Amino acid sequence: MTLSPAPTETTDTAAGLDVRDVSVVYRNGNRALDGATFSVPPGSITALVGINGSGKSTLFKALMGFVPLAGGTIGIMGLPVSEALRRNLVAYVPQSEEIDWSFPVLVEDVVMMGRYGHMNFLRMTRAKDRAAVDSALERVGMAAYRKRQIGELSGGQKKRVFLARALAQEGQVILLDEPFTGVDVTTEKQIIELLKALRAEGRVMLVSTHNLGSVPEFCDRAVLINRSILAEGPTEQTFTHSNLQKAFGGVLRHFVLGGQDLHDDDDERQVTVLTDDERPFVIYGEARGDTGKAGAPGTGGAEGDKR
Ligand SMILES: Nc1ncnc2c1ncn2[C@@H]1O[C@H](COP(=O)(O)OP(=O)(O)OP(=O)(O)O)[C@@H](O)[C@H]1O
Repeated sequence: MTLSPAPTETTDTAAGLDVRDVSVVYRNGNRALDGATFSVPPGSITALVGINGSGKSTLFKALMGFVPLAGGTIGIMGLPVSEALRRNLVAYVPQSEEIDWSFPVLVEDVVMMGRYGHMNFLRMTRAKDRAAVDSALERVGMAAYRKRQIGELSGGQKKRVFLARALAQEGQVILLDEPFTGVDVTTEKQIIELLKALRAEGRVMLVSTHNLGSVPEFCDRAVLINRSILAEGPTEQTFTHSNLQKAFGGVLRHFVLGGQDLHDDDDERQVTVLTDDERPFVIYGEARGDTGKAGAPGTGGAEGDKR
């Protein structure tokens, strides 16, 4: 694991996350991030949205100090990445595919891993660590499963255990890489409620998701990415039809209902459904033929079924 080089880091205190002009180039020469700039204030949830390969995971890796920056600066709660990591400020909930589920480990041990940064090098658990694990498992509703092997759980239960690990860590910045993939609607709602509670506690959350329909429901802000940042800011200003078209191009499934398909009368308004294969984003009330203009704030009202 390579840490971000110190000279490119910043001590800006203005934002929870402050990413400025960040570029990441992999060893094979692939420039996965190119001059990415955005900020995320404390007490907010920001969606990170983009097509496969647009650099979302790379951005998380940069925030976790796993890849060096080819340029730019990252500030986390006003600290350079290395210092924020040393202080255990950043918790990461990885994509399921990144985890070896055959590794024999109990649920409670996974959550205890969140406490490692608070322990000394002998990793002696104290009452405080056990209490943090108990409370985190309770909070995600997984206390009854604590003695189960992690590999025996369902996809949604595994996600909740990794969320519990982030809670036990007491991270102030929580990075969630596609937390809704493979989870049912009930678990999705539980996760969203938990994220809202964490927001109320003043934490900073960055959530990568292909679940477009849920973004306006719980994210205050959105960052649309395709190697560089296409749009960033409050959801109602950034999560618009034209910006989504920009971010996804022809990749996004796009349905427009209007005319006799939707109305019995001569109502001109249309319903536009944009989907990246997970829960769709629904835009009401765009006039016919007006697809290029920023849409009304999405309601996320369509209860799209899980895959
Ligand atoms: N270790 C690596 N070495 C070289 N290139 C890589 C490496 N990891 C990722 N890439 C490339 O960098 C680009 C961004 O990948 P990244 O995994 O960040 O995308 P993503 O937005 O997270 O995609 P997804 O939605 O599929 O998870 C892609 O072109 C990918 O092929």
